[in-house]
Amino acid sequence: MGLQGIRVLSSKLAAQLDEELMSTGAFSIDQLMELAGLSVAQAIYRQYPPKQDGSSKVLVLVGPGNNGGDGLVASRHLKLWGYDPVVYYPKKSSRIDLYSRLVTQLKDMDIPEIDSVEEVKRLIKVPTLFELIVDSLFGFSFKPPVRAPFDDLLKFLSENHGNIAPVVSVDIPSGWDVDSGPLEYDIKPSMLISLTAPKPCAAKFASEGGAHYLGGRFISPKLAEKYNISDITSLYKKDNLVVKL
Ligand SMILES: NC(=O)C1=CN([C@@H]2O[C@H](COP(=O)(O)OP(=O)(O)OC[C@H]3O[C@@H](n4cnc5c(N)ncnc54)[C@H](O)[C@@H]3O)[C@@H](O)[C@H]2O)[C@H](O)CC1
Ligand SMILES: [K+]
Repeated sequence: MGLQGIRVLSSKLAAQLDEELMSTGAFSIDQLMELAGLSVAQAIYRQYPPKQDGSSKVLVLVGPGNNGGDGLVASRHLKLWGYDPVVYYPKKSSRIDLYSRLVTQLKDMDIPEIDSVEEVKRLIKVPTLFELIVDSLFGFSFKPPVRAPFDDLLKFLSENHGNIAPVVSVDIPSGWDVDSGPLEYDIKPSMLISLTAPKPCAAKFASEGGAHYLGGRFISPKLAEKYNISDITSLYKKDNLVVKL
């Protein structure tokens, strides 16, 4: 399997490209995050369509940075498309304005929040309660080792793999090194949605045969050329919001 020749973006270049999109590219973070989160929801809809009776419960694990923001945006779209999302967001970001608006939007849609990691773990263990677990804990700025309160949760997910709902990772399987792959905790996601371009660790995921999608497709051909990922912009034309790799 592998990535079939698709170019990847290292953690360093991914952060640089993100900065460039918002400076010379003139995008706002809200715009990028909305497109990223929308594509995450779209990929989930393709891979795991909701039951028609609205009973598809999805647990969304939200981290402290923009990867978490993608999860908040995706939750809103999933709810509109017939899922029943529940959010765990233990460390609210200091980027108060954007994140407090996203949280208000979720409250307005009656999307509940779970308060404690103990409750999250108890609910994850209830057989067939959740259909999916969305991992939007860490993205390309993760620097190991994992710190509290996320260490406990990632350890739990790793140890219970196989007995819990499938995990869908946003951009990076949380706990993995962005460039080299699994470290102390391996949450073994069933699905990965790479944003903008796959990061080097995605090759390890793809080699194990999970469902791999590319979303968050917002870079111009010029920028793609500059970052040596022009093959990605030709992939954009294969499908609209997300493409299965
Ligand atoms: N251009 C794009 O592709 C876009 C992608 N988006 C998403 O944003 C993330 C990257 O977001 P960023 O805020 O830079 O970082 P993270 O979410 O990865 O996490 C930073 C956050 O986590 C804390 N942290 C880091 N390491 C640890 C650790 N070992 N233990 C505990 N906490 C840790 C850190 O302090 C920060 O608070 C990208 O992957 C995409 O998902 C954008 O939405 C749109 C543009
Ligand atoms: K993640």
